[in-house]
Amino acid sequence: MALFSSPDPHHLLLSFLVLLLSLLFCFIKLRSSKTVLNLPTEWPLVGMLPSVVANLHRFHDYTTAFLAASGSSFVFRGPAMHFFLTCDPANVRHIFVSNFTNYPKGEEFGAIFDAMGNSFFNADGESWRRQRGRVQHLMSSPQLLAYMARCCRDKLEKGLLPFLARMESLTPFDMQDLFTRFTFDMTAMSVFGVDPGLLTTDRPPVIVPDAMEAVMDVGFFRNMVPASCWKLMKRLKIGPERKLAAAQWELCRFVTEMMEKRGDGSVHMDEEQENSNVDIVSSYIHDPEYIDDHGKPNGFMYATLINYMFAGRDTVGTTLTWLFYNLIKHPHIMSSIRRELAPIAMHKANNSTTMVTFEPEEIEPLVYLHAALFESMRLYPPGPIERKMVMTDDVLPSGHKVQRGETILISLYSMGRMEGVWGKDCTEYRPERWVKEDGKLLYVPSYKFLAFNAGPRSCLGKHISVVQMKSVVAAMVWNFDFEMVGGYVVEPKPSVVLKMKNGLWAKILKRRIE
Ligand code: HEM
Repeated sequence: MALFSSPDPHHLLLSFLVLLLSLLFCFIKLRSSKTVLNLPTEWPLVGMLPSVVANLHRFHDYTTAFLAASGSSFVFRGPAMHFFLTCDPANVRHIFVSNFTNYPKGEEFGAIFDAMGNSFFNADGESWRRQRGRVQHLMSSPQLLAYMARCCRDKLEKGLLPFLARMESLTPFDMQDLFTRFTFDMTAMSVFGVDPGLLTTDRPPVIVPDAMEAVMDVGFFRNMVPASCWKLMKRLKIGPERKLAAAQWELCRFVTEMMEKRGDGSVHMDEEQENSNVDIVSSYIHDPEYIDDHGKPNGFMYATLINYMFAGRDTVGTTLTWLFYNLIKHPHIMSSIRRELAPIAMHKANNSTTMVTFEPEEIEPLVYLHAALFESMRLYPPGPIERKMVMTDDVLPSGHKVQRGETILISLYSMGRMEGVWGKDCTEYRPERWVKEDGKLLYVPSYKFLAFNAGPRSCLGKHISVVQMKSVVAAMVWNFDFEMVGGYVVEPKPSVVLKMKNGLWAKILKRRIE
């Protein structure tokens, strides 16, 4: 039988070549299909929308995967939608810094976040410039800064630490909920001079923070669907639009309540506060642009105060939650922070019953704590996406052409996870990358570390919030041990603010410091 006869060398060589070519073909096919898998499929009529919708639950990781596969920039085409998506620092520098005036937020941005009115978050051009000048002046007032620091300290010492002490070794609790309450009270105190009292042991319902979250969730939804679609839903008052309308009503009710509490003398002001009129609202209350003919706050005032609440609350609360997630997952980093705190803590009353807290001037120079904070914000920026509009046709440093009226989405979340930007270990939480050989903090340009925004629109609360967050983390890490509770997934929610979908459940123990 020919089949079992001795093989002809020509046949053998031919078979070997066929096998080799087949393997090569499979390898190439697998490689190319892996790349294609990471990119959204484009369908007739509906474009790439189905792929995005199918991956909406893991939107930030999904966009990171296809940005990595496409060299940091990508054109998204959907039905009546066209976005340029990028996380390339050279593009970011061009858009946010060098050609800032060609990339405003645009009218559609204002429509998407209509709950914020025409105040600084939504404004462009001259209106934004004027408002920013005013906020900048306010945020550099030593009285206001001292007052904001006092609000943080009060909430930490009289609210957060006693709350944690009472929770000790009891059932697990959600740290995200805790930080929501803490930052909400603290921000409302800075803005209105009123403590809404959400951080108490009876834990009242978080109605207003939930309304703020709804604004951000629906803002994300509006970004992801054709404008005509959400505008129709808004007119019909259905779906997420119904939820948003209720949230907007709740926010206005909250501002009215806070203003009434200020006005009716039910706010307890200490002597210093009364003499200096320092909270944020005090600097607007007599300005004709912000009050109506009867001296009552007008719509612009409402919008401005709501903007301040968003600026201070969501950002700080979200940052603290992800930072604790990273610290609990990396106990050696928590220990390194304690080692940095030890020489300061040594000089303080330190026994098992008193809580140790740290002064801002003690905390500011701490490099490792700072590095741990920024490293967490690199991987989990509280605002994971930015949106800009193109004023006139332009060519970006990546070589992509953008046209007037086009929308650009910038993924901060993805930028923190690009090998080309942060190296092969880009997905690892490693504060050491921020510390130079001489022990000083590494300077990273804001177009590469965009968490506080870059260029003329950069965050005006960066310095104060960094000091506040460092003080809170120092006190919590020094006084307590934390343990994460298993059995659920920690992942970001698809929203404009990077909150955790299922919260951060942990147990807590008072640290025994010998
Ligand atoms: C973790 C803390 C914070 C982070 C990560 C952060 C981040 C940002 C970002 C990304 C923007 C740009 C938003 C945009 O234009 O789309 C911004 C703007 C701003 N932030 Fe912050 N922020 C933080 C805390 C604060 C605090 C505590 C305040 C003060 C109450 C504040 C005040 C502002 C203001 C007034 C702007 C508007 C700047 C402008 O449009 O010109 N921020 N911030």
